[in-house]
Amino acid sequence: EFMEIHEIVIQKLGHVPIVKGDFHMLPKKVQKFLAKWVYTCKPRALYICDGSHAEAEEVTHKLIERGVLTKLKKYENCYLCRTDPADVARVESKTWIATDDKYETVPHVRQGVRGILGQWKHTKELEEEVNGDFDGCMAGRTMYVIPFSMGPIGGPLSKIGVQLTDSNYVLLCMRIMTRVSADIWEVLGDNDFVRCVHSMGCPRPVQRKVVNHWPCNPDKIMIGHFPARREIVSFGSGYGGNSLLGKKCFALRIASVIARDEGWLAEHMLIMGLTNEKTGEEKFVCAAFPSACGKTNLAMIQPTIPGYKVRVVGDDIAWLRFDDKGVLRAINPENGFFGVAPGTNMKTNPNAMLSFQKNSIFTNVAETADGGFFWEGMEDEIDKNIAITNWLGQPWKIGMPGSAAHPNSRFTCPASQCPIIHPKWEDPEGVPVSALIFGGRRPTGVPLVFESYSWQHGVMVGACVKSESTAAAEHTGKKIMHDPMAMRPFMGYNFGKYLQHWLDMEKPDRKMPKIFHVNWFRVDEHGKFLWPGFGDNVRVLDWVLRRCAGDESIAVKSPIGYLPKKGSIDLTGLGDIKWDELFSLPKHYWLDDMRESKRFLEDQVGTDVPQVIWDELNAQEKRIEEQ
Ligand SMILES: C=CCn1c(=O)c2[nH]c(Cc3ccc(NC(C)=O)cc3)nc2n(CCCC)c1=O
Repeated sequence: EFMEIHEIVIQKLGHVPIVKGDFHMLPKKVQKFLAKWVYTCKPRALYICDGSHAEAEEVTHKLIERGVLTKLKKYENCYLCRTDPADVARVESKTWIATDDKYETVPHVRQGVRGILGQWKHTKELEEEVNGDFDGCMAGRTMYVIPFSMGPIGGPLSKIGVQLTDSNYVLLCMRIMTRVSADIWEVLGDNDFVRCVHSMGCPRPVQRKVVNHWPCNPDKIMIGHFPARREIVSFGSGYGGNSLLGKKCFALRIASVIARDEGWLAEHMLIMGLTNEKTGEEKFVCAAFPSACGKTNLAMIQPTIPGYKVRVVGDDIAWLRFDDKGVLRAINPENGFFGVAPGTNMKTNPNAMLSFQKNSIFTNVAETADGGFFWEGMEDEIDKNIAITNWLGQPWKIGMPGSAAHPNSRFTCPASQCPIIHPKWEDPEGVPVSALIFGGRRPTGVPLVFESYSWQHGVMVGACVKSESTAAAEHTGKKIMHDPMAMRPFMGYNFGKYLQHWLDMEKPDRKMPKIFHVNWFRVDEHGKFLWPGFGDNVRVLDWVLRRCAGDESIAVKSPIGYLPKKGSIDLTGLGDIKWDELFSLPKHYWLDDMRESKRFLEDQVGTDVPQVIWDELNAQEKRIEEQ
């Protein structure tokens, strides 16, 4: 009688030893998924993970033996990993979204303009590339099968994924960054799951010389998404953002498509709780920032004014959904922090430092002779004369040229270890959100904080987020780059339709959160920062929350939104704050800014820009002109 393809393959699987777990205990859909990819990738063995401590110990031991991990003996259960220097960051140019209809994925970009809001390939085209790449790619290697949950296992807002990978480094990081457990199989049952397939792209016998015991295939890196069938395929890179598929690929790109279809939001946002210790009242805010704005630092700040307690729910991704009472609730779908190490120290983020003193993995940081980690910004926290080995494995000392740690080096640590992790950080229902905050690194023209006049005005503010960054390509130093909604590298579908989805979230019976914009980075004419930032940012969050509580006396109207009334932000204890300079709105700066934003949207989103956004832009431009 006719046998299902996977039945045939399973029979053939007989020659593929299953070194751990029971294939036939897996849900049928998982068996089919597995059979197809075993058939394609041709691994030497199958290892069905259970996320247990024992499993981590076994895999860690193997990686130490193989020289992939080095134990950092100064801490408990911490390891250093050096990658191949050719495999150190996400590769946006090799990141693709495949749909049949191009404009489901990318907007109608102006003729001759290079689209920067996502890269599209036709489904068939990417499928052909994938089949070519993955054919036999795991020869001589073990395929790990990782069942994981984004969000607390079984939670109503959580989603399940299954990742196949030939990298046991990825397995170790996935069990920190997501919830990996054999319980997933029964929770999943016969439901759908996000299919994640990852390979380092180095079948044995290896063709390309392996550097640092880090197999990879830099020339053939491809990170592909098939949103319609909730599938992610990643080839050639072992590096975090490309290989821990639960993070950017699943929890942002694919999840934003699921959220579009199911009526919620998957955003590049931190989630933090602020408790007013006088009233005991706690409110939560979500904030979206481009890179280099200190998002993780803000998520875990130590308040500098008495009377506030800050606790973190998440530092990178938020899944937001209105509940049946019309309250917006957020969960952190992740289980750990995967933060930029350089710049993190006991001054800028003591709570992060205290999160990775054990059970953590450090990638491309430097190592001290006494078995500790080191990176730029930690100079005052180690013995100045200690011998250091840099991320390339070379001897290094403070003061020497070059960087000790790679600028994109990372700590990977369990969120549960953060001293100020919120007690409800794993509440399946999520936490109630009072305010959404966008921000960017804006050295000139943009005030410390402003509040949008309405939800749709706030969506326009989010769409116009820009931030100063060392322009990757040119070596002309810093440029102000667009990063709309701080989601530019993580869009799952047509940005214009995504803006429309945000606008559609507003409904009469819902308590819509207020939308704010902050800028910690304004400088004076000498280039000196006008705002102390860091823990003092709690003063701005305090103003935000008083606005959310309906305090009308602390805001004044301006062409770009409500500004704090002079003196309405608690500056106690701060030296001289040049308020007028910090909050000035140079007319010509803002006229240029608005025109530049309109031009950006015309070029990059074109006819897909919702009319309401044009209305908000034009109304704001008019307000600026008339002021
Ligand atoms: C919650 C903190 C957010 N935040 C900030 O608010 C912040 N502000 C600044 C600029 C700045 C730097 C130094 C001082 N002060 C002194 C004493 O050096 C003040 C402001 N840098 C900041 N950084 C670090 C750069 C981003 C990775 C930062 O993360």
